[in-house]
Amino acid sequence: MSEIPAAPVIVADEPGTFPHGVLAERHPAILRQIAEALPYGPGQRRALDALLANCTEGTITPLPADAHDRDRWAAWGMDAHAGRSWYDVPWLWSESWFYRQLLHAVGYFAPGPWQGIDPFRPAKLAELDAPATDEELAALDDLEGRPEDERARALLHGSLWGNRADLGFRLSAEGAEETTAVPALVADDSELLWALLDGSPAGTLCLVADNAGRELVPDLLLIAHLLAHGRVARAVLHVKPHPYYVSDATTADVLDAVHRLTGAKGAARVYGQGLRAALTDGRLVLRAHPFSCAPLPYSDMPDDLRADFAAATVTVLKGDLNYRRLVGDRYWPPTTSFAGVTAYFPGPVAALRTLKSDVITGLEPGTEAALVAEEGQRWRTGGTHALVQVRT
Ligand SMILES: O=P(O)(O)OC[C@H]1O[C@](O)(CO)[C@@H](O)[C@@H]1O
Repeated sequence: MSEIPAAPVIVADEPGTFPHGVLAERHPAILRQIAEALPYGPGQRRALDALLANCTEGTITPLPADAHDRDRWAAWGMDAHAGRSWYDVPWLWSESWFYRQLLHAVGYFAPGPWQGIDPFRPAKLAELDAPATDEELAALDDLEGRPEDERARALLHGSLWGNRADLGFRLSAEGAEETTAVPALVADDSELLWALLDGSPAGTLCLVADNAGRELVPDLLLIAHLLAHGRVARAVLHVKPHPYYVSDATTADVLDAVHRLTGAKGAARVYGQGLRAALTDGRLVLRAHPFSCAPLPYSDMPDDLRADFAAATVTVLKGDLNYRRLVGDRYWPPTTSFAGVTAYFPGPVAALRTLKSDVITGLEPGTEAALVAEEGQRWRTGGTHALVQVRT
């Protein structure tokens, strides 16, 4: 049992707070965006309008008895939250509920022509096809010829900062400015991570992906490099079983990203070919566990997922949402021990995250003071700072 006193769970009930803004402004913006992006029919549009009213002014209404995942959601707290405002249940829970309801509205789960059609796919593909992605891939050619560890570090950096590129975040973070007075990395345990990934012996890397497109591409490049240089023998890439948090990566997004790489020129193409080969021969394995879309912290993970992580040399969790789920979506004092709050995790664990929500642990007292002096509380949510935290 952890000896750290529990901190308050984040709830979005206070106007003016970041979580409240996500429910009151970002979710409606996402609904408008997908209604514009795809030619949904009248029934789907009515369902999206009903969701807009329900998520801003209504209450949690349990899934119908015949919903394929009703039992799962019941186990995840749905019946306990029934009848309550979206603003009064844990924020982590109401955000996940939003994506479950959105997919229902567009017919994602129902047998029929729209089954399995990702409402966020147009935005994901636009990002993958953007000139900025070409520039990032071309930069790989400049890395060729550099020492292996220098390349590895550059790819880790790309994977870390790729987390800024999530499409939901960009809906409300335009114009976020970098500051120079405090370091961009608020915690950096990357040497501990490299010690775990030194290839002696070469074990298994679990990487819990976050966003598709310009985050997933550098994640895949990092995996390809670690496999190609014997730093790991095998990689397990956890993706989402269905579209989630706008741009979260699914299996289809992995295939699109690998296709993008194999269709590129120069070094990018070689990375793509390596990834294809690794998928084909089983050195790179995909998982799409239902718990990856659960509205709960990882401390509640089921036994099969626990066993997967326990077998890894290290599990790397990407992104802000995974961080919230790893440490618990709570208002922790920022100097709370990261090792303490992740003590339950069944093996070495690393978080690679840009800061896009209030949750933070593991800061040195001086770091927190410098951040607050420079920016007030803006550093927590602006996406301009990042961290690499490791518990061995
Ligand atoms: O893509 P990421 O890094 O997981 O970030 C998703 C983020 O979106 C938000 O939930 C807001 O919708 C963040 O606070 C959050 O954690």
